[in-house]
Amino acid sequence: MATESSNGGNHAVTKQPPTPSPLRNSKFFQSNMRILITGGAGFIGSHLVDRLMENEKNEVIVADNFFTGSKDNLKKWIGHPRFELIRHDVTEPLLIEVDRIYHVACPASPIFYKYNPVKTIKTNVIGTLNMLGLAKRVGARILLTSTSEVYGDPLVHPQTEDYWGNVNPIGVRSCYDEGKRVAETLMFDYHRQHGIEIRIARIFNTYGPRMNIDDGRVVSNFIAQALRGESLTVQAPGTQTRSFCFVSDMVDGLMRLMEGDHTGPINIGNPGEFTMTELAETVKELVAPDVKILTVENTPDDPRQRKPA
Ligand SMILES: O=c1ccn([C@@H]2O[C@H](COP(=O)(O)OP(=O)(O)O[C@H]3OC[C@@H](O)[C@H](O)[C@H]3O)[C@@H](O)[C@H]2O)c(=O)[nH]1
Repeated sequence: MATESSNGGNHAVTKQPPTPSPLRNSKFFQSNMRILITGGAGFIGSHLVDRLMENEKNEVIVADNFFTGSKDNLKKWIGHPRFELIRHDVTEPLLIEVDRIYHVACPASPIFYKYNPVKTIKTNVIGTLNMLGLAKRVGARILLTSTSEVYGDPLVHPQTEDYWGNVNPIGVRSCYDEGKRVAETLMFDYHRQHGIEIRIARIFNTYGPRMNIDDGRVVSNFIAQALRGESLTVQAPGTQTRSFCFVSDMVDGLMRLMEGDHTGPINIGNPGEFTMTELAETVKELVAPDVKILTVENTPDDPRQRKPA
């Protein structure tokens, strides 16, 4: 994790954050922290729910449209008195009294975010506007899970938070990387103009339990292929690099960012950097030494290197 970035550090706040609704202090109201997690039925979101539910002072509300998330990920909490699950798409407004918003909702695997690109950009732009509107109305602190993809195909390596990126505005990944860039812009404009308390995390590649087996991302793909005895498909050239963060470390980082004083943007990821060929060799060795490693065609604009500074 890096220190205060020059991107976010030199802003002027024009207004104090609005005070929470008086209902928050009424005798009918419980004293718990109310936390909304958009996308809380997804991979990272559901692990965040698990951690937040460990604290008996927290009430957790999940809003999810179940496009890539699943109720299965939350089944141990359904019916719990401190837990609520709402089928809700963040592109529609949501008005509820909360103190914290973890705005995690968005398909994150390239195959899923490219599946309906117009919907992906609506989720990032309209979804973030709706959540900022809610944060403004109820005085909640809001954390956006942005992405290392805001650096595009980075010309600076490793990536520091003050690097502005090298992003194709009209490519097939743009619905996601440009969508998240606009989402970050909206966060800072609401912060400067309305005094909303914001936090921005730039998430690097994350893996762990509850990734869908058909998620399409490289770690789950290679492991699923090895378990089935199929060849591991390394997309050309295979020298492209990524850093992989285990999901529990990611969740730790998100919670520390939310409760700390740093607005971000802040990179959250692991410093270890691997080529995709190295990753395939490691999975082959650990899971199925007899499988082949195949080089297959890549998709456009695949970043050639990525690692948090
Ligand atoms: O079967 C595969 C899948 C992927 N790959 C390669 O593995 C690398 C990683 O690809 P992934 O699809 O796992 O993930 P990407 O790095 O493209 O995007 C990821 O980045 C950061 C997050 O914020 C995004 O949400 C996430 O999807 C790419 O270079 C890709 O070409 C393979 O070699 N074989």
